[in-house]
Amino acid sequence: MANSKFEYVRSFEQPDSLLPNTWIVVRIDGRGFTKMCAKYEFEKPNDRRALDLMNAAAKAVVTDIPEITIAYGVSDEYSFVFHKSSNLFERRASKLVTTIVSTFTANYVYLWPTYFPDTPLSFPLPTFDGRAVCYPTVQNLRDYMSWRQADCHINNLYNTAFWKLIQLGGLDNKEAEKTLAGTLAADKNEILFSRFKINYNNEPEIFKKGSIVFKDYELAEPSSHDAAAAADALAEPPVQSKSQAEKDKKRRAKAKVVVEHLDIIKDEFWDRRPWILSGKPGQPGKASKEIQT
Ligand SMILES: Nc1nc2c(ncn2[C@@H]2O[C@H](COP(=O)(O)OP(=O)(O)OP(=O)(O)O)[C@@H](O)[C@H]2O)c(=O)[nH]1
Ligand SMILES: [Mg+2]
Ligand SMILES: [Mg+2]
Repeated sequence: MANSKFEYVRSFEQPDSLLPNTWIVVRIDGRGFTKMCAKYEFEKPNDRRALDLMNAAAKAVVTDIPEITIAYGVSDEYSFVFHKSSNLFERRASKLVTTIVSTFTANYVYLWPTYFPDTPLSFPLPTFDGRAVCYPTVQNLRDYMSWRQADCHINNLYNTAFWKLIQLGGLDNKEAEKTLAGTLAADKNEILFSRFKINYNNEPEIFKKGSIVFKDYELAEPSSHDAAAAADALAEPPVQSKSQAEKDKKRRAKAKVVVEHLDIIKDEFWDRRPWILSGKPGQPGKASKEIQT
């Protein structure tokens, strides 16, 4: 077909492919959720229904887009990680971000009545923004994930203490803020325990650790950091035979997508689930020690 005289406008489009061979993290975040949470009277500081809804929407995204290897959520945000070998949408940032944001938002709105049966949605509707960032090494990626989980812990300890001072201690916002000003984690633990007999360690894991969504294959034994495993993982992956690739694809399609509330800062989570970083489904017992690269 002959080009029309308008066709030249295509040349205005900018390429936005993300750097190859890097871990892509797409983080989405609720827009104006401080107001949204107030409007729908979310419980403070954590509304279990709201978190479960975020997790259900994230699970739908991970199920729908098999290239996502793991996702982590806290508060009104979720980070979705694409394996560094992923070539989805030729790694175009705008396609990746908008697909995640719209798939997540559509599921969030669709699933809302399941989690808030007595609170119909009305305007303004929940919306999310998104961004994509590339991390070149596994260490950078794990540091990113650790950063989000550490943030979850710091915020949750503060918010738990803050709201208990108000809800149980009868303080107003200013007084609670003043009480917590300059306190360290140990002080906040102590305030919770001495004033309200609350042991922070017994708070629900979902509040303390956030939520991790990933594909579950059989669990590997907590594994060796031995040199052989490390060298094995450091080596370039061998070119896969067609039948192996087919098998992997089938395994991936069959795997259960799960939501857990575990520590992702320590090695154990990663060592026990080597497929998350290796991208190869079902390699029980092989440690994913590519970490220093
Ligand atoms: N009450 C309540 N509030 C929540 C809950 N989860 C998230 N939020 C609120 O959501 C907000 C998330 O923070 P931000 O993403 O930084 O702020 P935002 O208002 O969404 O603003 P933008 O992201 O910049 O659009 C915080 O104010 C939280 O208090 C919850 O379970 N209960
Ligand atoms: Mg927000
Ligand atoms: Mg946020």
